[in-house]
Amino acid sequence: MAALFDEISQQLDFSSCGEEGSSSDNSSDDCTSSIRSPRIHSPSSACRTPRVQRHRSRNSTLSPLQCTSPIPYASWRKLRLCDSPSTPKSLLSKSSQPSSSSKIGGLQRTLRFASAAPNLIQAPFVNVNPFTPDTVRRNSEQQWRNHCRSEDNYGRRLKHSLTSSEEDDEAFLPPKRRAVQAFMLSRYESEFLELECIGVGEFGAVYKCVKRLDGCLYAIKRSRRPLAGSANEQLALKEVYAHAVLGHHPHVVRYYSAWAEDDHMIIQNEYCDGGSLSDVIVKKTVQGELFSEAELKDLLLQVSMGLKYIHSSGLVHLDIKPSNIFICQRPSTSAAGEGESEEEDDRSTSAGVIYKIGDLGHVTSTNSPQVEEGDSRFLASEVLQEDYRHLPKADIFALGLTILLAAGAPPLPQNGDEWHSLREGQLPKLPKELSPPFRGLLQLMLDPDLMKRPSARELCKHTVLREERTGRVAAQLQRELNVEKFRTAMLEKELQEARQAALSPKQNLPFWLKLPIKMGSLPKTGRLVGRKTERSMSFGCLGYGV
Ligand SMILES: Nc1ncnc2c1ncn2[C@@H]1O[C@H](COP(=O)(O)OP(=O)(O)OP(=O)(O)O)[C@@H](O)[C@H]1O
Ligand SMILES: [Mg+2]
Repeated sequence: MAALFDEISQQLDFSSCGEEGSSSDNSSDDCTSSIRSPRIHSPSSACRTPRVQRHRSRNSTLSPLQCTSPIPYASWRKLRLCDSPSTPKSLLSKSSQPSSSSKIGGLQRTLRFASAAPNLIQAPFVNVNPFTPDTVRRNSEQQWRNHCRSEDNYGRRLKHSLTSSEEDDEAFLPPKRRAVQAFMLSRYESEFLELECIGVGEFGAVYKCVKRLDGCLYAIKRSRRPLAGSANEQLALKEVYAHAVLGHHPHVVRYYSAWAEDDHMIIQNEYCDGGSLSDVIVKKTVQGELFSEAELKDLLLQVSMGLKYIHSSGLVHLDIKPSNIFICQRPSTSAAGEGESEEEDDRSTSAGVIYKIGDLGHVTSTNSPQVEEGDSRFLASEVLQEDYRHLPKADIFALGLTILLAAGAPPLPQNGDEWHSLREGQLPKLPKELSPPFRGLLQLMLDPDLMKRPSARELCKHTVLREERTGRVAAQLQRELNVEKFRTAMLEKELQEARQAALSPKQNLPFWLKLPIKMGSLPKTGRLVGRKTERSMSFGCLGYGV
């Protein structure tokens, strides 16, 4: 079987851009690429300090002997020991625990077999999504059990129906034929046309693809290294579980599908045409531009809406940062039609920009958290101290720092004195001062006392953020009102003219002959009421300028 998978993996080599490169997006969260080397710091205080830049290290959990990936030992060691912001302590410690790797082995089989040619004779695997609400799970578990029983019987019957000669044929077929079969079964290649690589993260490379069937664009995330025998598999599943449970929300990147192929996890997500917030921050920095305060408030409000949704589903993100917030330039269908409350009404977003939370690889449930620390630069100190009682407030903390970066704050420290002072409530200096109420709100989001930090729900209702939106909505309504007033005035004028014509002595002439010349171009059958709506209008001609 191992030989078969080796062969398949050769056939399905996704050798396109970027996969061998190191992560490119972490550094941009601080709008710089020069902060990769860690500053190991021994704190004088009792408080813990991140030992290295801790972000995810989805790839670094196996001993070289266990590792089944083709990465040579030397490179593997580099991966494991690299001082990137992506070396979470929990993964490192897990790597030394044999028990966890045996668990992974079980899961690994699940994915590998599920990804190979579907084999009816094998027992059907159904993953249990740990984020599924209890009630839904209880109902579906019973259904799965019934279903498994019937599939088991079917498998047995099918096996019996195979003649011995068929089985012999299978055994003596050259391995090449299997590889060709597997190649033809590549769902990625048969269903999608890869256009370009749009990002490389710690976990995976992301490709912009067109789905051959529907012609729509998607972002396809593929784990960079094989999942087999690594803790990456659990993390990959975590991301899929979270997406599947979260469903649709205008401010969460939409998920379409996921599957394993060639021992790599592939996730099909909504394509966000504006890239990540991190990209925009870098671009603005290069151009010497800054987000306006109104734009910052809009960003905070939108991401808070996404977080409110995630938190209300009993989950926490735990890796909020600019490179995990994606932008849609156009009003997406999901944003236009799915607003459930006034909070989700996106018609009034500034310049039509919609922010969406993505990269759910660190999501965990609030009730029984299994914390995989995110990027240390955005890590709340209580999470570092393994106090997981109020995890949503860690997301709020990371969001506060994200907004400060968008406001032009210098790169965030990975550890050390600066790291601690940020967590003691000392905000960094900004190139342009914010208004006191807004600055006060950001200060609260970073409060060392997590109980003082506002919840996502509170942020969504906060007057400092709402007044901006309320102002925009009021302006929009005023514009619409002006248009309606203009229409009414035109109709009244026409009505008056029609009445006058009716009272004039030439009553036996058709009324349209009595109309002034400017109206003569109308069709003879033209209706009086409502016909004005077909005309082009010049706003402001009656003093209703907008
Ligand atoms: N849906 C999407 N639309 C557009 N671009 C995307 C999308 N998803 C990811 N990207 C691009 O790919 C990059 C990496 O994606 P993502 O954060 O999901 O991967 P990752 O490997 O989990 O990253 P990391 O672990 O470094 O945060 C993003 O920063 C972004 O530039
Ligand atoms: Mg990411």
